[in-house]
Amino acid sequence: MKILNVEQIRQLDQATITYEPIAPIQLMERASQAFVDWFMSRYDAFTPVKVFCGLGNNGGDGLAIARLLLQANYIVEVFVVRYAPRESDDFAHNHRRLKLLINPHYVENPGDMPTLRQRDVVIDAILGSGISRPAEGLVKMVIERINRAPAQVISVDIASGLQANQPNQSDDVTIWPDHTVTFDLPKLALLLPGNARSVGEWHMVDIGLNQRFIDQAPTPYYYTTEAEARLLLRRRERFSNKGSFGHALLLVGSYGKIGAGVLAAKACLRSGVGLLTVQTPGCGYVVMQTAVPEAMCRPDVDDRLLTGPSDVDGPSLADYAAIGVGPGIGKAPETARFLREVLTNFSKPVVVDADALNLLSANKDLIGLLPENSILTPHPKEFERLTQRWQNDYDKLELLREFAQRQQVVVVLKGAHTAVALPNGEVHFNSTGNPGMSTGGTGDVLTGLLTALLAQGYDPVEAAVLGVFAHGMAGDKAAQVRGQIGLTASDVVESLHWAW
Ligand SMILES: NC(=O)C1=CN([C@@H]2O[C@H](COP(=O)(O)OP(=O)(O)OC[C@H]3O[C@@H](n4cnc5c(N)ncnc54)[C@H](OP(=O)(O)O)[C@@H]3O)[C@@H](O)[C@H]2O)[C@@H](O)CC1
Ligand SMILES: [K+]
Repeated sequence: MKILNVEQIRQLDQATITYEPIAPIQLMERASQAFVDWFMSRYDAFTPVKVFCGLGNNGGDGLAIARLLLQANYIVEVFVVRYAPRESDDFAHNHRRLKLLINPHYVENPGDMPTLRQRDVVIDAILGSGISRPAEGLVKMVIERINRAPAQVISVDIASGLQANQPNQSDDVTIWPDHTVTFDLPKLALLLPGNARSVGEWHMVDIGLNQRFIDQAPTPYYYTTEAEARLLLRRRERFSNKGSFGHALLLVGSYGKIGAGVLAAKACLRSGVGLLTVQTPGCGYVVMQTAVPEAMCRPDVDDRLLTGPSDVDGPSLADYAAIGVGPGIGKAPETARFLREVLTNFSKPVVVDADALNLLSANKDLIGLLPENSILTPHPKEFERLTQRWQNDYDKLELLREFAQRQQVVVVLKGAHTAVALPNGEVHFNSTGNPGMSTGGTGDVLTGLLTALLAQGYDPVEAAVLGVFAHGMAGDKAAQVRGQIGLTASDVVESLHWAW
């Protein structure tokens, strides 16, 4: 699904109005009804609802929402924040209609603010995607008062004060909602970690905007939906054998970190690989053979580190279908030498994670050896070591796109809404996963999983988008059983499920 910027959303609005055709006021009605349907599925009619409206179209939505809730017998009070003499036409229209039902309150100075209690639910329709400057004066005061109150807050379309696709200044005030209910398409701001407090949990409601316009609109930003991920998933042919799904090699572990290798190996096997060989330091041999009997194991001649040679024969490096390197390997110079050898002798895409990324950062010339379309899976700190510090999330996104394009690699920047940057400059944000997955080992699981997809012949771009989605989905499934707090990386492996 595409993520469009504010200007494109405005044009999309216009395209819908022109080509459907539909009157602007009816489009507002449709958006408000979609919000109300979402609201009524979660809150009953005994909920005291307080709707705060600005004077633009977001405020117009708020007035229409208030009317629709009143008609559904909800207890609703409306507060119009009169910060300017102007109001939009659709605001004025809905203002007139609402006044046939109730008299709104007008907030013109701090004394007009009501007391907000814990059981109140505030609907924030003060400012929407049309903001052109930071909230100040009366609007700022209202936002701060709402944020300080114990009431639940739900933002219409986007939290008031939050910019939809550009950075806010650190001292800008925005609503801190519990939920954001956004219309039709996700906005970039909703996906960025720095905005967590200004977004809350977000939800998308369909208001039927013009699909032809969306299809043609250029954008580097996408959001991976379940339907899209499903299209990438391949079925297994009936007449197939283990040779059809590739032989993968995982280079993992060091003394004290063999578990990372075990997790990667298990995830690789649970993700459809035909054959798996795991190379670990000598000390990992018995562990691996015991914990993962399905995998073959090549013990390194070094007992504690990965250095390359093994006294167990196996195919030469170049003959593996895919290689994944990094989980638990440490940063020893011997391991760096081995990594150099791997990158020099293997021409197919590799999956590079964890300490292998740190070795790339410490030996930047290794970056140039990465086979084209390799998949790098840094968390933000690892990505910063690979590149540089950034000022804000937008800056980080630009660095990410630039790195993926320049090096012609896929970069999976891990976090809430993991961002998958492609060699063509696109960024695909993931829609699955939960905070329970911020626990040791889940990254190792992703490495094994992605290596399995590459070994099966998936295109690296598709492997990354699909793999990140499936990994998050497994985390979500595990959280349903265990709850987020008790979730472990092993639970994620056991919850991997490739039929949806
Ligand atoms: N597109 C869609 O799909 C649909 C969109 N819909 C809805 O429309 C919303 C966008 O509406 P919008 O463009 O009227 O913007 P919105 O944010 O309500 O008001 C901005 C107004 O406030 C002003 N202003 C700006 N910054 C300010 C500040 N800091 N402090 C104070 N004032 C400030 C600015 O005027 P200015 O002073 O700049 O002339 C402008 O008049 C969108 O979020 C969604 O809810 C649905 O109804 C239908 C489908
Ligand atoms: K809002």
